[in-house]
Formats: sequence, C-alpha cells, structure tokens
Amino acid sequence: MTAVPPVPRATAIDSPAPVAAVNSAAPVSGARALDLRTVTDAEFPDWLRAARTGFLRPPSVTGEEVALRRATTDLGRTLGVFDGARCVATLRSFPQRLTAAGGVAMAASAVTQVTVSPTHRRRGLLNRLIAAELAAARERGEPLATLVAAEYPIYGRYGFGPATRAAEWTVDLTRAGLDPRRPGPGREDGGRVELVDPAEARRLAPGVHDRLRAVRAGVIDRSARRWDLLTGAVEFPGDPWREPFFAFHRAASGEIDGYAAYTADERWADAKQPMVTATVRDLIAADPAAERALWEYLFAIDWVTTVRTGLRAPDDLVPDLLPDPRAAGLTTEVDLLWVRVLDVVRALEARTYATDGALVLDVRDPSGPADGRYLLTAGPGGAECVRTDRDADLVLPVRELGALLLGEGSAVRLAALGRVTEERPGAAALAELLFRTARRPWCPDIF
Ligand SMILES: CC(=O)SCCNC(=O)CCNC(=O)[C@H](O)C(C)(C)COP(=O)(O)OP(=O)(O)OC[C@H]1O[C@@H](n2cnc3c(N)ncnc32)[C@H](O)[C@@H]1OP(=O)(O)O
Repeated sequence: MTAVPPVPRATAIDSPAPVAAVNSAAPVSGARALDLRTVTDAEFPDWLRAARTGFLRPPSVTGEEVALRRATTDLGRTLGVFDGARCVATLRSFPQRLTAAGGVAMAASAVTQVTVSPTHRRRGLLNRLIAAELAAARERGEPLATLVAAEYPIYGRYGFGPATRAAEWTVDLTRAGLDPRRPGPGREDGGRVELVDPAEARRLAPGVHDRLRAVRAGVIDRSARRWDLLTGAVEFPGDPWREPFFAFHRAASGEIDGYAAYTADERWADAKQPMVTATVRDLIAADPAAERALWEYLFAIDWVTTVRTGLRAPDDLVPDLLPDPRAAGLTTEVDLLWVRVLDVVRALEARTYATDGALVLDVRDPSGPADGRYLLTAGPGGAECVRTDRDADLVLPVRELGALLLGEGSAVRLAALGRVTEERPGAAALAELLFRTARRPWCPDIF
C-alpha cells in the first residue's frame, strides 16, 4: 500500500492545486485524520461501496461484481480516503490513448469514479485526490489527464478544460421529407448493410473503431472489457445488457468500414399504427460513405418513426442527411471530454496544425507543471515546441490550453471572453487557424 500525499486546497478556478503533494490536510476540528492512500485487495469491496454511494447507486456489492471490477482495476491507480477503516472518497485512473489532430495517439491518465461521500463533502477531499492523481500521472510520464465531468463547475480549478463537445438529435422521420418507397442503402455505391450477432460484432467492431481512432481527433481507445460490455460478453449484475441490433456496412470492396448498434422500443398508436423509436447505442464509421449509408439504413427501417442518435460529434452529418433538416431536433449539446495538460511540449508536439505559423504561448499554471512560456512552431506536418524567454503572443491559463488542444476551443472566442489575453495583435486569430480542425474533435465514449 503506497501512501499518497495530499495538497493544500486550490483557491480559484484558474489556479489549479499545486501538484506537489503532502498528506497533511488538517482534519476538521474534532474529526479523525483522513488517510489518503492506494487501496489494497482487502479494501477494494469497501472502496466500491463508497464509489457507489457517491454516485447514489445501491451501495452493497455482490462478490461477483467485486471480482468482475477487480479484474480490470489497477490498484496502484486506485485511491481511497479512509476515515478509520471506512472508505469515504474514491478516485481511480487508467491508461488511455487519445487521438490528437493528425492521428497520433497521445498517452493520457483517464480519471474516473471520483466520489466523496455525502458525510465528508466540502472538506477538501476532492482537492487532495486530484492533486495526488495529477502528481502520480506526472511521475508515470503521462502528458495529459482526461475525464468526463459529472458537473461543469468542478474541474476547471484543477486545470482541466472542456476539449470536446457532443450533441444528440431526435429525428422525426414522419416529417423528414423522406420517401417511404425508397430502397435501403447501398444501391448506388455497391455497398451493403448486414445484420450480425453479438459475437460477430465483438470480433468485427474493434477494427472499425481503430480506423476511426487513427483519423479523428478526440477518439479514445476502448479496452477489451469495454467491447465485452458493449456486445454482452460481460454483464454487470444489476445492470442487465439489452441485446441491440448490430448493423455492419460492407463497402463494395468487401471491406467492413462501419457499424451501428441500436435498440428499438415498440409502441403502437391506437393499436393501429407503429410508432417505434430506434435508439443508437454506438455508431462508428471509418469513412463518410459508410457513415451516410448507416444513417440511411436507420432512417429506412419499417415501423421506426423516430431515431434517437445518441451522443454524436457536434458537426455530425445527421441533420443534413435529411431532406428537411428541421426534422432533427437537437435534444442536447454538451461538453464531454475534459483535458488537463501536464506536459505542454509533448502535448503540442503530438498534433498537426491546419497551417504554418509560430506563436509564443505563456501558459499560466501556478505551481503546476505546465507553467511557462513556449515557442510553438507549427504546421500541417507537425510541430516543434520549446521553452523560451521571448515575449508572449498569447497568455492563457492551462485550462484554456486543454480546451484548445484537440481543436474544439476557439482562441478568438476565448480572447473575446477575456480568458485568453492577446499580447500581440492577431495572435488569437493565428491560434484559431492553427489549432482548429476541419471536422470537430469527437469522443464517442463516456468513462
Ligand atoms: C470524473 C468523474 O468521476 S466525475 C464525478 C464527480 N463525482 C460526483 O459528481 C459524485 C457526487 N459528488 C461528490 O462526490 C463530491 O461532491 C465531489 C467529488 C464533486 C466534490 O468533493 P468534495 O470533497 O466535496 O470537494 P472539495 O471539498 O475538495 O472541494 C474542492 C473545491 O471544489 C468545489 N466543489 C466541489 N464540488 C463542487 C460542485 N459539485 N460544484 C461546484 N464546485 C464544487 C468546492 O466548493 C471547493 O471549492 P474551493 O476550493 O473554491 O473552496
């Protein structure tokens, strides 16, 4: 069991907690010392109980669930805060690969299962957990930390910035202007859609996902466990899997290049007319032709009058595939993946840029690892980033660097909001041109 030291409390939204950590946060007066440490095998069931409590799920865990979760949990990256023998706060991380603009997979520490029991909230336990995790990530040499934030206001103070967004549409097929007599997809390009069983989906889908991951900024890798859960090979007790339909697109060349997993809720209007909603659970395509064919397939299933798209990229093709795009109602639009840059040089050198240009970035990360001035010389082929003492062109908190990193954030807009400061006129416009990507970054997964 490794003792993990905590840190002083962070104060302001743009002042992330110092990453150098000490396990000394004073207990609230009269309270026992709260010990932050990595969790042992024996403590893991109690850690799970605490995590479930924080997420307001029934707290008891069966032996079967403990064994299933333990099999994919690295206890060396599993932090707990203990009040006596009882776990009262949790955080876990795992190694992740995150695609940068240009297709390189960057290493990241993916942070998840962050909870503090209601009995111990607002005493600085989250501050201590995050500081310990970021310090450990640096020690492991991970240039980034990532997470999906339960609530927007929590993580900016630690230097995380919203780096991808997601949107969901509900498509009313009855008013989309589609001709019900039209044939299914594939007649024009020679491709076809095939329904396969879950075991076949388990075999074929990872290859398609790898192809998307090689080209689309924001996509993260999926573990074998995640694929097992998506295809029903593994099920958690109390969270039963409902078998979806798995539709794969096969191009004219014979190659599988996309798939959609969807479920359908059958409803009839007045016992006369089918009114079925199809809900997309996962739709991954390696190229736009496959993407179009899969949506065309979903829009043409008999009985289906509504398609819920699930969380997609904000620039997804869906609305504009319909003769009447207004039939696709935007039901949510939300930040999704948050990124915390720990190593500016490696993070900025991992990606390509839309055009050639050079910028001196003054990154503000008080007491944190990213703090400093960097000369970025960037272009479509890659970039060089070095520390410099030249005058800054742009001053930005590390949180805003996280927002810009994958291409989602707009430097011009952040400057207009007063969150990024232009020291040289035109620097924000140049950063906009450099950092933005032609298609917006997309993270299809919540973890
Ligand atoms: C990646 C993920 O797992 S996301 C899931 C996050 N977990 C949850 O949402 C589960 C329910 N909530 C919780 O478990 C807890 O309330 C947590 C983890 C969000 C916060 O834990 P706490 O120990 O209470 O936070 P802590 O006392 O360290 O607060 C640190 C700072 O964050 C602020 N803060 C904490 N929670 C929130 C919140 N939900 N919204 C806004 N600010 C918050 C505190 O006010 C404090 O600010 P300050 O430093 O300016 O004074």
